[in-house]
Amino acid sequence: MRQFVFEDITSEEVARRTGVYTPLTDSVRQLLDAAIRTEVDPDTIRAAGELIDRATAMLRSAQTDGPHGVRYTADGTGMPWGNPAIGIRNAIAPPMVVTRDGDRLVADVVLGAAYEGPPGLVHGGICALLLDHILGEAASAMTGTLTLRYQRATPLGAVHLEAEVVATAGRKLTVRGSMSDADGITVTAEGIFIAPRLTMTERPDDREGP
Ligand SMILES: CCCCCCCCCCCC(=O)SCCNC(=O)CCNC(=O)[C@H](O)C(C)(C)COP(=O)(O)OP(=O)(O)OC[C@H]1O[C@@H](n2cnc3c(N)ncnc32)[C@H](O)[C@@H]1OP(=O)(O)O
Repeated sequence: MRQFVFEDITSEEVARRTGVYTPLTDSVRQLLDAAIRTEVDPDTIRAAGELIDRATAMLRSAQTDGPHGVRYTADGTGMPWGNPAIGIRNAIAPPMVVTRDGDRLVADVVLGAAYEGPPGLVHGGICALLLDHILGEAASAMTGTLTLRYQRATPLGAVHLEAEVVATAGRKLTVRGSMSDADGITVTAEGIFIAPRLTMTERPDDREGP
């Protein structure tokens, strides 16, 4: 298993990099939405595609060999920036911003056209992704089993997620959670999460951020 990577940078440097990458990811997210919803003519689509290819080449002129990885600083700040649920460098992520409310983790997120499954409704796999993530984060552990009950369809738009550890037995944690819209719960989730034996490593190379 690829290990968590320690990166020896200050909180100011984390904030600086966040300020650099977040607007780029927001732009890519807008691009995803525009690509789904545009009704411009084919010539305009071709011209836009060429511009996007040029931007992609600019970004690829210096990049990591593999994924971003999950990096941590000395004060425990996590940088899971490629994560598809919460990653600030991943335009696939809504992004979900998870906060603590007592014993529960909670998140509010708006799911637009990029998350559509049935017409006007959230794709069931997206519900699973977001619930897997928030339950996993509540446990700080790897998903062993995850059971979802889709009680009713989730309309695209604003959704609320919650997760809470309800039992612990050694490295096994039972976590429950839900997704809801303004009218109440749409999906409930229960999972067994296994806390792995992980060690942090020194940063394996000298890659610098921008
Ligand atoms: C990381 C920080 C993230 C922190 C940040 C959080 C980000 C959240 C991310 C979302 C979560 C994910 O998507 S995680 C990615 C998706 N999940 C995975 O890829 C997991 C793949 N599976 C594995 O890596 C492994 O099978 C593990 C880690 C689940 C278990 O392996 P292990 O650590 O060797 O455990 P093992 O000794 O076999 O078993 C320990 C105990 O757990 C039980 N057990 C083992 N597997 C399972 C299982 N699938 N379902 C139920 N129970 C199980 C055993 O019966 C045993 O119980 P007993 O005999 O002791 O009673």
